Amino acid sequence: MIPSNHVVIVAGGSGTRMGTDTPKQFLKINGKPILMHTIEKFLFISPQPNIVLVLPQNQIKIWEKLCEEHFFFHNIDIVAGGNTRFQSVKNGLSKIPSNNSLVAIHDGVRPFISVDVITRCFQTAEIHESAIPVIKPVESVRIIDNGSSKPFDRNNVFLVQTPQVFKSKLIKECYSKPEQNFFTDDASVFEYYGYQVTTVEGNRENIKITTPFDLLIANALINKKQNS
Ligand SMILES: Nc1ccn([C@@H]2O[C@H](COP(=O)(O)OP(=O)(O)OP(=O)(O)O)[C@@H](O)[C@H]2O)c(=O)n1
Ligand SMILES: C[C@](O)(CO)[C@H](O)COP(=O)(O)O
Repeated sequence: MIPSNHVVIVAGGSGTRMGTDTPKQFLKINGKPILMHTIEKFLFISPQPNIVLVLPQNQIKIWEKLCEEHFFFHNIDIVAGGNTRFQSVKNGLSKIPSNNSLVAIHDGVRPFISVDVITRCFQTAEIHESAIPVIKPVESVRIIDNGSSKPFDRNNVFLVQTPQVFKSKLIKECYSKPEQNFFTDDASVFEYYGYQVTTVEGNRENIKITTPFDLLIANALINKKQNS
């Protein structure tokens, strides 16, 4: 029997850069919390993955109230987050079996992930053991070298998104090892502990809502979708 796949949606952060009292994952776009828009994308994936949601411990009751208000009733396993994204992912992965299944790890604040990209990530990871979505920068790139900046060939640069999909037994093994302060995403953990990362094409609208400016973009994107 083929084991069912999983998604860990991390929404355990505090949104310092957004600077709002309400955690940014609960801010509304089009009248509904960002996090609900994100989760809904995974309800369209076939076969539907099991969903694990990571929230700050002190926000779990608030989320449950929001679910009642928005009649958002789905079979979702909720886990408390940690002080860093690494710790939150690790807590989420504790709910996933260590086997041949796939697990997608996705930021709760990326509601514009496309269903096509999620599917592509799962299909590629089935073959290559991992898949992460990336996009090419649309601007020129410079790097700092010895205190001064130098142009850098943008064809050699990708911007990395989520969901990042892995064989569950491999990523769980990596997350059982020590956290390093240079880990920025799950691919960096996977690679540091000896595995190869495969890239697939992401979608440009898949922004990570991080600052008030991103919220403006998110509102524009959702209105565009409604009018098209
Ligand atoms: N301890 C943490 C930190 C981050 N995240 C999640 O990881 C994703 C990407 O993180 P980021 O955008 O940095 O979110 P915050 O940590 O909330 O924001 P900031 O860094 O501005 O405080 C978000 O969905 C966030 O909720 C998490 O689950 N647990
Ligand atoms: C995981 C991530 O979204 C991939 O682009 C990104 O690395 C998260 O960065 P943050 O500084 O924790 O928001």
